[in-house]
Amino acid sequence: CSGKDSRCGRHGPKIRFPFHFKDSETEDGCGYKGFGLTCSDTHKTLLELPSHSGPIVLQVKTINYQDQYIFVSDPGNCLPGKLLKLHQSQMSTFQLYKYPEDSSKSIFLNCSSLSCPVYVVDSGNSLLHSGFDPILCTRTPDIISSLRRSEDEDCDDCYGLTWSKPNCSMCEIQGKMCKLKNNGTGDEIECFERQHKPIKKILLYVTVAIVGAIMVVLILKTYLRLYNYFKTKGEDEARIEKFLEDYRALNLTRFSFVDIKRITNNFREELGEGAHGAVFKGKLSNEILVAVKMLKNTVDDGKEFINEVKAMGKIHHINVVRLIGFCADGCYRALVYNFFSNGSLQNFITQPKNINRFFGWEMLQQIALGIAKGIEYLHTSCDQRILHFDINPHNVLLDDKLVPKITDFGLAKLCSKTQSVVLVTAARGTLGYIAPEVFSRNFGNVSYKADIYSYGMLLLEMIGERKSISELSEENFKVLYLEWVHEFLEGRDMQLKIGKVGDDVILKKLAIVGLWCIQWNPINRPSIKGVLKMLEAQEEGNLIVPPNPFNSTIFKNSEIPKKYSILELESIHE
Ligand SMILES: Nc1ncnc2c1ncn2[C@@H]1O[C@H](COP(=O)(O)OP(=O)(O)OP(=O)(O)O)[C@@H](O)[C@H]1O
Repeated sequence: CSGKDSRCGRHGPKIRFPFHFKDSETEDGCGYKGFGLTCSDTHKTLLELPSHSGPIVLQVKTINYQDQYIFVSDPGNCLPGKLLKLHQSQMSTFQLYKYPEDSSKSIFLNCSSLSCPVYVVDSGNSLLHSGFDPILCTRTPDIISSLRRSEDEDCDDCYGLTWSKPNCSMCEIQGKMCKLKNNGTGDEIECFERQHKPIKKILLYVTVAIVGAIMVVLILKTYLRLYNYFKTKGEDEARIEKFLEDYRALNLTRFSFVDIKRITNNFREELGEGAHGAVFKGKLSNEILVAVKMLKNTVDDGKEFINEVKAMGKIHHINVVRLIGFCADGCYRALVYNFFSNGSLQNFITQPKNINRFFGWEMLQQIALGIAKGIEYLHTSCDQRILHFDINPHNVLLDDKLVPKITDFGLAKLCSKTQSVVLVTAARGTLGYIAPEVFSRNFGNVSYKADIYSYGMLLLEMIGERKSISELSEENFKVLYLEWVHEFLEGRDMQLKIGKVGDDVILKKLAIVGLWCIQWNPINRPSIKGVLKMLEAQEEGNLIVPPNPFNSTIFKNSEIPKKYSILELESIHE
């Protein structure tokens, strides 16, 4: 009744209502008449059942409370005899447990040669082969269905007994305990909640508390993350809106995302993908083709977007890509430029071996001049100095007349024209084109000279790729690159494809300017005006070849040639 299960031994079956220990009282409703058990000295669970020829003692091996049967064995090793007695006297609350629809007959044989009856399943003529002599054995009346035998390995010779009263199946199915009804007529039973052991209860409470705490922490974390996400998203959008408000005068067209989808014909033609997003070809009208750069909305909290609009919104120069408009619609951000059919300068510098897109040194010089003019405009002609910080052949587009256009202002910085030193928190640019001081302040302060360095690398790359030395591997090419430029300028290497008269002059000029631009010390690099002056010079003979920047002894001893003293940095302070 306490709800606790008891047992005779550690491996004995659990004992609860309607079973009970025989010596304990049954009046309190904790047990049922006829279900009394005793424990033997060897911890066996014993059940004593009445019969005409005296009590039958059986050992209870298993009890199934839900289906109301037990499996029993005989401690005296004559279970068939006891089952037969039980069957014949029919005094007990327990009946033999039979297979309900088993048509095979089972019989007990009393054989004069055996002290214990034998229980056999009679299926046809199997009796003949079972080894019992019918003359010495007599059959007891048939038991139509076979007796149910335990399938448990430990209970090999156990047979089943069932009971129908009291019926506690429903309580057991519901996980409840069963007992006699308090004020009932005597046979009625009722279900009641099982009492959990205190330790189990404590464990349950602790588990519930831990799971609850983990859930609360997880919910809080998710909430905070979502809150921060939407807060920053909201702040980003607000910042962009505020920025666009301030820059309303830029006269740029604002497109909705639906417009952008229409313009790009649902992003049908992708021109390429850069670090900040993919670029798609689009059409504003039949005449105006555009390139639409969809910015990844995860990057930079919208800084890339603001940067480009801020830097490009006011720019109108033949050598700088024109920003036509933008889209800032929810989390979508896009920039809309004029489309240039020839793509980037990189396509012309590195080209497949079988396709010759070389358009001659004269044109290459024009392109170099155009890029320099674009940089000059950025550095000197706007209200604020615009430092591009990512000049490289990928970021120079060519229109149908091969006029170069500087593009990609995502890393650009605006600063006052009187400011020479720029605060740069992290290295920015494209590897190979980044000025040494942008990597390490040991090389000097970061200034507009960083763009000059990138421009110098672009120039050298332009002429370097035209070199016809096919046997150099790519790695060797990079290492021997500058050495080769110097050798070429000293007249020791003439392997360049020089077509027309005057080509060598252009080539040398480009090489000398390139070398000046990539001086490690920013002070030794020319300003963009100096670059233009050199490029526009008719003769390359007046230009002095700078010291090899990778030769440290030369570098240390080198002095800035007087001729380029105008190239010194104007001293500008933040
Ligand atoms: N206005 C344009 N007209 C034609 N093609 C363009 C235009 N703008 C960009 N493209 C092409 O789209 C591609 C991606 O350009 P994008 O400027 O995003 O990347 P990138 O310069 O190659 O790399 P990153 O942004 O990392 O510097 C490039 O191949 C470029 O040539």
